[in-house]
Amino acid sequence: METILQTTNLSRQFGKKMAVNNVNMTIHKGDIYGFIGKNGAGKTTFMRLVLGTAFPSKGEIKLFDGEPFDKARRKIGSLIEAPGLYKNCTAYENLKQFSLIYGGTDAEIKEILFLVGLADTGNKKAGKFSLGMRQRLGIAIALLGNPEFLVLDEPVNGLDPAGMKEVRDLILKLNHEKNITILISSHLLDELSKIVTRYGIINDGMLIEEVTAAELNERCQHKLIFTVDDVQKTAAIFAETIPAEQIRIAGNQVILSSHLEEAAELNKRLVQQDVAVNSFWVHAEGLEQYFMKRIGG
Ligand SMILES: Nc1ncnc2c1ncn2[C@@H]1O[C@H](COP(=O)(O)OP(=O)(O)OP(=O)(O)O)[C@@H](O)[C@H]1O
Repeated sequence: METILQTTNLSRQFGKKMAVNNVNMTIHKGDIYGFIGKNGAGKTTFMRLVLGTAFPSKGEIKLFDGEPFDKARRKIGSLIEAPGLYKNCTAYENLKQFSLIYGGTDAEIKEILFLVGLADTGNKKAGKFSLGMRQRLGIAIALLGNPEFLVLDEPVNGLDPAGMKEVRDLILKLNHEKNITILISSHLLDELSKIVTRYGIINDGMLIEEVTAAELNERCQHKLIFTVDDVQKTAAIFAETIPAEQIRIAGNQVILSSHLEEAAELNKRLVQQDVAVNSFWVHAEGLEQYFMKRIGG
């Protein structure tokens, strides 16, 4: 599998502060990589290192399976914080201006405008755009030069639900239709979870976990918890109909990771066999909860 980005012990220090601390991150072609962390965790600094607008104190960055940096960086588009737009210019005029720096023919500009859903904004000036439209114009600028890898820093920050959906749909389209690999940072985990294929969780400069969306969903699965007087007997009763790997004992609780819909029936069986059930309930750990637990928040 082609590796788009691989960092080894990537670090950036400001005074005594390790803003990015020995980060080993791997992004494969086709990933929508969600970079999650609280404010100040080091996301922007990390992205700047990757883009070459900040320099590492230590460590290595490998792009596109080790292509030389000058060539590799031309294949990256980015939107870091709010896009610097020409407020008195239309979407087309903005792209025309930025194409002088990043390249892009007139035909390409028109295609990009269509792609980001700004083709019919006509004479409307960017200063009059909604925040969502401005973000999409920012992404449009990042798309000049046909990048294979997009780095987006908090692109949905401050957007209303409709604006978030517009940006989300655009990101999915770029990934699915244009095969663009995406690194996207956010502190809005629930929002990210709608599009992300892999996550990297950063806390205090350190990448504390890389996990696929499927693994994370598995970990955040709902559980059925019974608090009983005899956990061994309860587990044995459950084992008659439930695979052993889905039954776990923790203290005075027996925890099931499946058969949640049979809660009442299972309770009845326990009571019939003289187990005292103090309580049973379904516990659902949300992505936000998982994230907060991992970063000790
Ligand atoms: N140029 C700088 N000089 C000194 N400290 C800096 C500089 N840039 C970032 N930092 C510090 O490094 C840490 C990481 O900041 P960074 O902006 O990368 O975090 P972040 O996760 O992107 O947060 P946010 O979501 O608030 O942008 C913070 O403590 C920040 O104060």
